[in-house]
Amino acid sequence: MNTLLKVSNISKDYPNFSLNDINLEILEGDIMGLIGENGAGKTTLFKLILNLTSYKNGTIELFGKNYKEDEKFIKNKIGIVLDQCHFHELLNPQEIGRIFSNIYDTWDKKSYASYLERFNLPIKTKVGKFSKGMKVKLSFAVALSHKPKLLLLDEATSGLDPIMRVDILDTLKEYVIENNSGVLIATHILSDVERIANKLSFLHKGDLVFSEYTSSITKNGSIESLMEKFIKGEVRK
Ligand SMILES: Nc1ncnc2c1ncn2[C@@H]1O[C@H](COP(=O)(O)OP(=O)(O)OP(=O)(O)O)[C@@H](O)[C@H]1O
Repeated sequence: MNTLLKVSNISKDYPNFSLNDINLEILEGDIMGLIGENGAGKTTLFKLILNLTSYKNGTIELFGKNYKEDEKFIKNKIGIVLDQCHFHELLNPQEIGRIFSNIYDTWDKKSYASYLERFNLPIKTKVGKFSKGMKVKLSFAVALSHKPKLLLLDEATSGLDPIMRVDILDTLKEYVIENNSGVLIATHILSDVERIANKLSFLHKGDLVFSEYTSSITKNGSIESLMEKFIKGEVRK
């Protein structure tokens, strides 16, 4: 199994917050849940992985390369879904598909059409008329249709009803199996992690208190109870 993402000893300082010595690894086939309280540093970690902010020390490698070596190669292989929809409100899914087919060499027109159908998204309705859930589904349809090797999802399913969430999570799981890809999903919804993740990373006040296979965590109780123990200081990393 190839390594898709390797974060080694990364630290980042903001004036009132530090991310300290982060190490994590995502292999082909891995779905890693990233959990942590508000302000724990999840989005900061995503920004580092996406090369959107600088860091103090350490290294970040995606698909065996770093951004200095080949940023275009890396970005082509990443799919991103954030908690907000960034498509122009006046565009419809058909027009958005056309735009992305010009951006990504790997754009798969058939996959895009089938995701739009699966998610019941009308191809000629402007995004401005979509509900929040429809916008999230469209973001997933776009992110998956350029066949990324690694998907980065920051609070992407928050605000969705349970049925829509399950539909999207199951789509993701299928995608990972079919494409031998990987996912990093930051979320506050533990049941999402339990449903699809095989690895779990827990950030607490800028420290990565654990990053392990869920099977080794759930052996000793639920994820929630383990988090509580870390927060109370009953368990140390
Ligand atoms: N550009 C910035 N300048 C200064 N401080 C920042 C900046 N961006 C984030 N921070 C700080 O870094 C800390 C971590 O923020 P971050 O957004 O990474 O947390 P998070 O885990 O994603 O939180 P949430 O679950 O609420 O989205 C916060 O204290 C925040 O104020």
